[in-house]
Amino acid sequence: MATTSAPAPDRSAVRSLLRLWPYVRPARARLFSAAFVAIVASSTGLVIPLVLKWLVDGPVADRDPAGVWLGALFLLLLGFAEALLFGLRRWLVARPLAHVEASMRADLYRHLQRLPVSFHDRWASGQLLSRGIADLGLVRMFLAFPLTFLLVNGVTIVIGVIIMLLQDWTLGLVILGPAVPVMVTCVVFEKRYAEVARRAQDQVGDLTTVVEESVLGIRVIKGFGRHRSQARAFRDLSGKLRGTELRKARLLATIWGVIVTLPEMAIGAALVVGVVQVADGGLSAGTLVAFLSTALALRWPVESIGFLLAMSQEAATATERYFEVMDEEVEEPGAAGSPASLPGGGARDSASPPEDRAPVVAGTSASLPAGPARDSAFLRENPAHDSASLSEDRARDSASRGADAPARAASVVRPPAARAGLRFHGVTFRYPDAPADSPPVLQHIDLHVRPGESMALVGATGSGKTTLTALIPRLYEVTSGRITLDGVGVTELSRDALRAKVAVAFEEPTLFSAAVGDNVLMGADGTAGTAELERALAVAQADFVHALPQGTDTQVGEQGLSLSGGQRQRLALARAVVGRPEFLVLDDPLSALDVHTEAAVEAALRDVLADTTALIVAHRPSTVLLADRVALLSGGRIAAVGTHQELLRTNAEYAHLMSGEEEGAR
Ligand SMILES: Nc1ncnc2c1ncn2[C@@H]1O[C@H](COP(=O)(O)OP(=O)(O)OP(=O)(O)O)[C@@H](O)[C@H]1O
Repeated sequence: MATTSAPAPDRSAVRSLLRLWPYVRPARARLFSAAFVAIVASSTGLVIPLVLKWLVDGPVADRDPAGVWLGALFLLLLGFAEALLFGLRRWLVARPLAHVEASMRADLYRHLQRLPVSFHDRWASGQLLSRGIADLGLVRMFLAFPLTFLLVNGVTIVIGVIIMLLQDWTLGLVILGPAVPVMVTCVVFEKRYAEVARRAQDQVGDLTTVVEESVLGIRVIKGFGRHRSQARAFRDLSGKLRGTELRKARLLATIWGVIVTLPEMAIGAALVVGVVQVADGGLSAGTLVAFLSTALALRWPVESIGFLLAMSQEAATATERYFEVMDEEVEEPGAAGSPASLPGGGARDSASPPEDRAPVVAGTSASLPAGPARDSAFLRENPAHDSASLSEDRARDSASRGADAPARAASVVRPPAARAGLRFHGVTFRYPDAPADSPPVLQHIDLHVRPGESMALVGATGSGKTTLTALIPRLYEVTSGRITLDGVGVTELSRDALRAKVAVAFEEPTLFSAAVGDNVLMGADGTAGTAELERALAVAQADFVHALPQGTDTQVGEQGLSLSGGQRQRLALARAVVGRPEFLVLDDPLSALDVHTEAAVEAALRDVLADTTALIVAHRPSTVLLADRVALLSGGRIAAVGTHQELLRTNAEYAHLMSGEEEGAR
């Protein structure tokens, strides 16, 4: 997880900020115009002391009321022009900067969708959220204020100092006296502030993670009465963040103190020296007024440097944090093989970019050539299971369990020889973040699921079943070996083609904040409609959807929390089968269902499975019996393959696993 301990790369703030250029480029014309307008506005302010000098030495000294009125009018116009120009600057930058922030956020989101699952395993979601929201807000603020005003104030200070030196160079030198100590303080401050700003922003990420976990896990927290410990964890982290923010405030106070005090002392000294010079007759009163007015006009540009530097530093850290994610390598798209060129591959939605697709974990699926065999398989589905047909199903199931599985396998219409099914060739896998000396989760897996065959994958908890299924849609890359679909390596297929061929349903079903129907149709191409939706809902026995307030248009809440676990599982299953996938990977998809619903789903699934090559992770004999054969995963290897009955007879571990389940081992 990326947490507060994330190492900050040793990069200067300027170099970090320069990385924003590609995003700022389109807005450069407006930004430069805005900076120019601000410099003109600021310089207009510097003309005011010169008008004052003319007023004091001219009309005021000559007691000329008309001249005084003219001077006052001049001053008013200058003030008005200055305000107008600053307003224009704001108008110039507001829209393009909002666009910069939006496009950076869109890029981040797109990138996150394309990053491999192993990245998401490593990174806390709160860290990603804080980078996408708080950090990008800081970047926008930097582009709106410090970027322009560091330049504008710098130019204003230079022009002001030149004006003061031209008025009276000795007084000018007095004013310039604190410049060196102020600059040294700024350099020291920048370094220290960078460290603290980074720490604070990382801590915001950690805090976001805790809040997010608390909201998502509210049932567990309440169920186990963990609200106190959770509140303590939150308090500790927010206490840490508060400490860091206070340290930032102390640093800011120090630099602010130096930046304000030294120039003020210099102005005081210049006032004393100036008054003495006026008394000696070496300087006109108007020049002294103009000089002091210029010095006072420069107070804000000088004083603001402290917080402008602080904001810039925070923006540099935010940019660093943003690019830490953006620099992570995305999944390569796979071979360029077009979906259409693949055996049986659907050309689903191939024009749209992969990131616009449903996330693969949602169970994407395929548009298969709608051949007559496939259609008839789906037409055989019985969408309405009343209680009578349910008991019939169950009676048929119990009769068919075990003994007639091979017969059922034989009755499956064998697909053409060109299809070679799903094959693991000597596959070894170790999680990317696993310690180097730990044994691989999977070792030398050789497994063949024949075309049209359903194979159950059975193994003890933690034996690697989920891991093995995740390798097929390339959620993780195999460490060595090869996986082929109909003879074509999964790495040789483009990701689009792969995801068009394989549909996945996981044990923990994720639903998105959308209508129920949309959640299911995510698994199909854009052309799937009500008929496909109804068929998939029937297969998954998800008819409860029609009883929801708005039927398939009912919105399900965040992660589908308003539905029961079994209902969510059935929707995830419907999503997996809605696109009539060629290869179906089901990770214990019926675990949350009651026996009646499970039996009904199994009966309906059989029709789908008869025509699909499927790998089904199973813990219960009832799920195993959906399959033609069973593979036993043990110690990271395939220990045995056979029918349920064969393995029950010949493999003690398998017999133990199956009997243990009935005792509710899971
Ligand atoms: N993202 C990950 N990073 C590192 N190790 C992991 C990761 N996910 C799982 N593991 C480890 O891999 C092993 C296999 O896990 P996996 O989830 O595949 O088992 P499983 O057989 O599906 O278990 P279950 O039946 O409980 O679902 C476990 O030891 C687990 O700790």
